[in-house]
Amino acid sequence: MINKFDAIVIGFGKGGKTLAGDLANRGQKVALIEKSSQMYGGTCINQACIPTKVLENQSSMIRRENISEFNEKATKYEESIDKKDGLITKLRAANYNKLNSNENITIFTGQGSFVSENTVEVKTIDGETITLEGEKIFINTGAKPNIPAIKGIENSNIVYTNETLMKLKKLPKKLTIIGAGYIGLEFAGIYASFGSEVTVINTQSTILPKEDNDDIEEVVNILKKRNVSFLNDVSIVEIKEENKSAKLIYKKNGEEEQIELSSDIVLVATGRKANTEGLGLEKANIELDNRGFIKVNDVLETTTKNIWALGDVNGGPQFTYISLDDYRIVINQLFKDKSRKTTDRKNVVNSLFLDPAFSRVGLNIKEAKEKGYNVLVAKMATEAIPRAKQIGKTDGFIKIVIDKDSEKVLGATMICEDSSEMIHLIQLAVDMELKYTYLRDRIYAHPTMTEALNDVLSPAMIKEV
Ligand SMILES: Cc1cc2nc3c(=O)[nH]c(=O)nc-3n(C[C@H](O)[C@H](O)[C@H](O)COP(=O)(O)OP(=O)(O)OC[C@H]3O[C@@H](n4cnc5c(N)ncnc54)[C@H](O)[C@@H]3O)c2cc1C
Ligand SMILES: NC(=O)c1ccc[n+]([C@@H]2O[C@H](COP(=O)([O-])OP(=O)(O)OC[C@H]3O[C@@H](n4cnc5c(N)ncnc54)[C@H](O)[C@@H]3O)[C@@H](O)[C@H]2O)c1
Repeated sequence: MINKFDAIVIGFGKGGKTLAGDLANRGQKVALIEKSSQMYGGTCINQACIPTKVLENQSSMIRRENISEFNEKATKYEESIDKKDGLITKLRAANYNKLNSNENITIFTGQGSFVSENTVEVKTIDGETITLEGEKIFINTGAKPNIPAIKGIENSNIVYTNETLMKLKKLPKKLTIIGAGYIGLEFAGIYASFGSEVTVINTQSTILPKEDNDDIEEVVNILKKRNVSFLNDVSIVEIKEENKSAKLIYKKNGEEEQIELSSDIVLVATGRKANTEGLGLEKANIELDNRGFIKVNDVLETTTKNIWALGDVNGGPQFTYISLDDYRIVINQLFKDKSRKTTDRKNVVNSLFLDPAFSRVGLNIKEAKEKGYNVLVAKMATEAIPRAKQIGKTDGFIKIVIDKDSEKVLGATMICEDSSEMIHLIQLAVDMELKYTYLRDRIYAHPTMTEALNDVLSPAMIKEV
């Protein structure tokens, strides 16, 4: 029997679940397919944003306790993993129940794959095969860790990804992290704060190569204070398991000498690739781009009519809020004025959740100069902010980039407590093309981190660069 639906959503990610709920509330019959009962709610809830931020918060509290015994830290780590698991179990159930209670939604738990341009087969976890027909099909299958071709990396007991590491209840004494991007740096901060000795292996000459030098230095300093070591400009030769621990063999700066680094385990954090395996895209004539992501146009249509791709799988920026915005674009195109496109996204905020977070919006100094602006920079150390002193979190700085000629705010970097919240105020200013004096002259509550905008934007703090 073929089950007919107005819409089929493959993948229970941010964009897909929000779209499924919205379509159902508009009276459409929706099939939502999720391959794992452990993944209702998607990657963000189960394996990514939420669990890492629970651990970031826990580890920061534990670091401040200045515990000297490793065993005590290891116990606290194990408790934190339990706490994280408790929360995501609740969120997963809440996500499932919310959509399952909608009479217009049927959730199928199993692997979805295309049979044709309008038909999808689900191999359920109970071993059944169910065939679904949909007028419209939305792919929201996310991404998975990209494992580089390094000798010894596959099928190893000592090599972990973000997914498997957060299941490990035993705190590693020594952790080697390959990759110095978002995952590598966030995990370095988390595990160093819990008490692991962390080394970040970076094949590039610096971490965060697109950022200004002072931003990079500050992030490195914050992590170095937690005894994180950085090995930049290395090429990895091999990973070996010896006596149940890891040995990473690398070369420095193209030199011939091979150096060995020992640790308990290795985390691989080298980007994420599209989750398209087993989707049968070829049966629906859906093409991939040259990076292996599903090819979409600026309104997220794939190369096949009536099939869309949302979230990480379409090769856009890999953030939960981008997947949510993909949902907005699809709804706008289907039911509203068709004005929304991926190309109209303005100044998207990013926050790297260290303690404190490193948050960015708009242009940094490097980018503003490359675009030909005469650049003014307003910069102030976090330790000068009363709120920061009061809570004892004084690392970092606030830096606002201004166009000298128009006095408009071009962007900001904030490395301080609450920066992941404050950055949205700057986002608004950049989006609205406000002059910096507008932010400077507002009345802000005291004592808050935001009130620093009164001071950082005062004449004494602004310099031409
Ligand atoms: C460690 C880590 C930390 C992160 N932290 C942040 C953060 O703090 N903030 C942020 O904004 N972003 C963060 N991200 C990125 C964010 O998690 C992703 O961008 C986001 O989850 C992508 O969501 P999505 O909508 O593309 O789909 P996903 O949430 O990835 O959902 C895809 C779903 O599809 C299912 N699926 C796959 N194939 C099939 C199939 N064939 N049939 C049925 N189901 C299938 C999967 O099981 C999964 O549940 C982080 C990522 C990682 C890895
Ligand atoms: N706070 C957040 O919003 C947050 C947190 C974590 C992850 N994320 C998202 O998840 C995505 C994936 O994170 P990520 O850290 O895996 O990717 P990334 O692209 O941020 O960083 C990848 C790192 O791996 C290195 N690398 C790539 N290929 C390599 C190879 N073959 N050998 C050695 N090193 C290699 C790169 O030089 C880089 O340092 C991020 O881009 C981001 O969009 C977001």
